Amino acid sequence: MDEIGLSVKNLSVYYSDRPAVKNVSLDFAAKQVTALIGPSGCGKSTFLRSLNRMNDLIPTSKVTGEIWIKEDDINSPSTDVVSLRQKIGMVWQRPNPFHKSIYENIAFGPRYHGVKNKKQLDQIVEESLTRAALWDETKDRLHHSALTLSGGQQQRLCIARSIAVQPDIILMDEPASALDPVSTAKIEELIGELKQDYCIIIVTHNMYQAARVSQKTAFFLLGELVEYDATDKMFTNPQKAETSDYISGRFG
Ligand SMILES: Nc1ncnc2c1ncn2[C@@H]1O[C@H](COP(=O)(O)OP(=O)(O)OP(=O)(O)O)[C@@H](O)[C@H]1O
Repeated sequence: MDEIGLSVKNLSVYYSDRPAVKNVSLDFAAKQVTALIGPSGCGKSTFLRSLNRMNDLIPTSKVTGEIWIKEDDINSPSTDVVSLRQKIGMVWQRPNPFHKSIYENIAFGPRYHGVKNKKQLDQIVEESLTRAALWDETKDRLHHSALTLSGGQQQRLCIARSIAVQPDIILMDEPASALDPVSTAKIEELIGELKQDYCIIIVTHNMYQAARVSQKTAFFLLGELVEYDATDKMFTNPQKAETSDYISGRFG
């Protein structure tokens, strides 16, 4: 059995008592990429957001069940949400850099978490940008606004920003859907590199992308987890008719 990065038990999420995620249990492997797929409205983003308590920000939403990261239950009232989001980073569909310099986008998180030493911050900035395959493109313009970067570069900056605080897990909600094919290929390549160190959970509408980047795939339908398996098995020999229909493009 692979090492577990995150364990979800009987998770349900409601909006004003209407269930959007229904009693989902699954273990995410550490150092692997898991793709969450399914038709629009099946609850993928809701499920993903609940993994680092982003759903707390939606007043009508209610979450039940357990999400374990090592010995900690994320949904426990005693969980410190700020340090939780340090352990579980998030990359959104549209790049959302801070309106600050490239350097400050990366340094912000570590500084917030207590790193004050300039040399140490410089090192974190360089390492994070290098890991996100962005150092060469930015090393001569670190103090320029992050908004001067292209969309694809901004998305890699957002990935670098999440890496800078040393997370265990990175959640990605369709991270390449707003990008051109070249930038998408760079993001996919980067995901392939990052999985050596992180548990990555990615929502994608793109079946080819799921097949290219992930080792495991979870298929959701109407808020339920229909099938969860190794990606190559899921795409060549799915066990459920609904999965087969979705993957072959018969609906969704
Ligand atoms: N903030 C919200 N308030 C109320 N209902 C919501 C909210 N966000 C999502 N929903 C509902 O929850 C269900 C699941 O939505 P969710 O966005 O999680 O699905 P999804 O599979 O990610 O869809 P998509 O692929 O289109 O992004 C849908 O019926 C949606 O209308």
